[in-house]
Amino acid sequence: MDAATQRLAGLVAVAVGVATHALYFNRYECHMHAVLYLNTFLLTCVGSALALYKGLGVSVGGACAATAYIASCYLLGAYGSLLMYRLFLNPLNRFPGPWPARLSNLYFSFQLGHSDAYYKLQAVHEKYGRFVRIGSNDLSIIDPEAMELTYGNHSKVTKSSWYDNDAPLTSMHTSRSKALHDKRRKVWAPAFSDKALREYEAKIEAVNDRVVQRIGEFKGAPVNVTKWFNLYSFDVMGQLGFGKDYHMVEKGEKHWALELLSEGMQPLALLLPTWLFRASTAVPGLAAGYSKFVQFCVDETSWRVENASEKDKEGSVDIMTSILKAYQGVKQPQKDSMLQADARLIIVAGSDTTAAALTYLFYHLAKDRKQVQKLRDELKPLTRGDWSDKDIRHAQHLNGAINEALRLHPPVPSGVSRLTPKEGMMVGDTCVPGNVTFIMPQYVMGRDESIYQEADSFLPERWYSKPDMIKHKDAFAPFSTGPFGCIGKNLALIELRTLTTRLVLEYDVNFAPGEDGTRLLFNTLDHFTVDLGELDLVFDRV
Ligand code: HEM
Repeated sequence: MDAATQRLAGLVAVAVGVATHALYFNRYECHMHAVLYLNTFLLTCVGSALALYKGLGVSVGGACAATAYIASCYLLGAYGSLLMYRLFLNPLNRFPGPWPARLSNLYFSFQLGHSDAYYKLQAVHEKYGRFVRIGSNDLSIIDPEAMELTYGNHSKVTKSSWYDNDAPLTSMHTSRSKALHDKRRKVWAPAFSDKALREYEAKIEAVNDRVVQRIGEFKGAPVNVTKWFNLYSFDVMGQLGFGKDYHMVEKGEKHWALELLSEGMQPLALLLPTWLFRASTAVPGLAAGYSKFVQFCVDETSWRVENASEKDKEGSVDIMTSILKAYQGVKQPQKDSMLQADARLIIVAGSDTTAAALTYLFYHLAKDRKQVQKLRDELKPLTRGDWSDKDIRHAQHLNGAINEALRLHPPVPSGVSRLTPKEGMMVGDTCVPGNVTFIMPQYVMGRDESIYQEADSFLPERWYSKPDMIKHKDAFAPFSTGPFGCIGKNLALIELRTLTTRLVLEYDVNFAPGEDGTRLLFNTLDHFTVDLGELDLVFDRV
């Protein structure tokens, strides 16, 4: 190939690069096909080199050099166009934030080596204000006015590409289609009706009994509550999800699947762009732990389906009982990928979250010793004789304490990822452009002085006798709200209220010698839900 032809080919390649970015990559969601694009690019390079060698008789070295030159020109065009757009044309450029975040989401991902996105988000909001640019097309927003617009029943906001991380494995939770989500939510709904919750209570009570007894066996020696509340919540979800008893509290040991769950969630801590997350988890071996956890969920689903008639005979009701009703007449429903994904959802959504709420609540009860006495004074008169959740449901200080734990330490601390409608949205007098990915980190909002008075203090009274201490009620949504909000909220609250009541009625709670909560506060990993740092408490029988 002569020099003039090569120059012309280079110019055409640059133009094609610019066009593919401007007309395709910059307009459409492309995160699902990263591996395909890479393969197509590589194959095109190999094809061109062969064509030059075989078709035009260019030497092997010459064909490779010419192909490398043209490929580089193409990449120069595509990435040049991308950089120009991100630096000068993107409408998000008027939002404050660290400037390298304009160029790539990887800037923020690189800050997350300690898996502490919620702390990093708090720092950028302190520096830049309510709207912060954290990626090329990403904002973090802590304005309470955005709550209804984002989560309300009539919201036009949708789920972002984050929910495609595992696609095509799609659960109710990761479904981005509102129609599919709503249809599936109807299938789930009976499993969380008042009637179903009443039936679950006996099972929760039995696991509460076990934990209270096991904690008593420590006889005042330090108890690693991070571990024990984790075992508790997993045992409860085994029973309520699949009617299966993992006996983790009895054995005092984590099931291997629980270890794999933490390992498998860890890649989410980096808030990688979806295309990169999908490409890296496609590399054989990199997601081995998570794949094993997924297989565990598939096996548990099969076990539950195969034991369905036995469970029905026992009259045992669990979450799967309701979901499987949608599969009547279907042969081998366990092979349905949505059922498998939903089985995983039961475990992931229901266990880590509740364990986190309990652990942080008991951290605050140990830190402020008046709290246990206040709870006991409130709860004793409500729990004479046989009692159940309905007797304590309206206990104001108890509910206030739970809300404070969820406000100060939301179990989904960095929020859920959403996409603005294509016409954009007005948050107060700020116009957020269309098709922008954003989060509203509950951790940061929970500690914002413009939303809560004395925001860093644990004050259950703000939820009943001191309402002025909450300036924007809407801002509190640890379970999220609206059509995609947590379906397990009432179930979680039953667990939190009943176990807390049992423990504070029977034990005084203090930090173990040498404990001050530092490990819990600073070693906790934020990977959408949280993997908690350890906390040792001492429970002395009253
Ligand atoms: C303190 C405990 C809990 C907290 C803080 C919590 C928080 C949340 C949040 C923030 C979401 C929204 C996720 C998103 O939009 O991406 C959610 C969804 C969900 N949660 Fe919970 N959760 C808790 C307990 C539970 C329990 C016990 C269950 C029972 C299985 C459960 C089941 C679910 C399910 C199935 C969804 C998906 C709902 C949907 O997509 O319609 N959660 N949860």
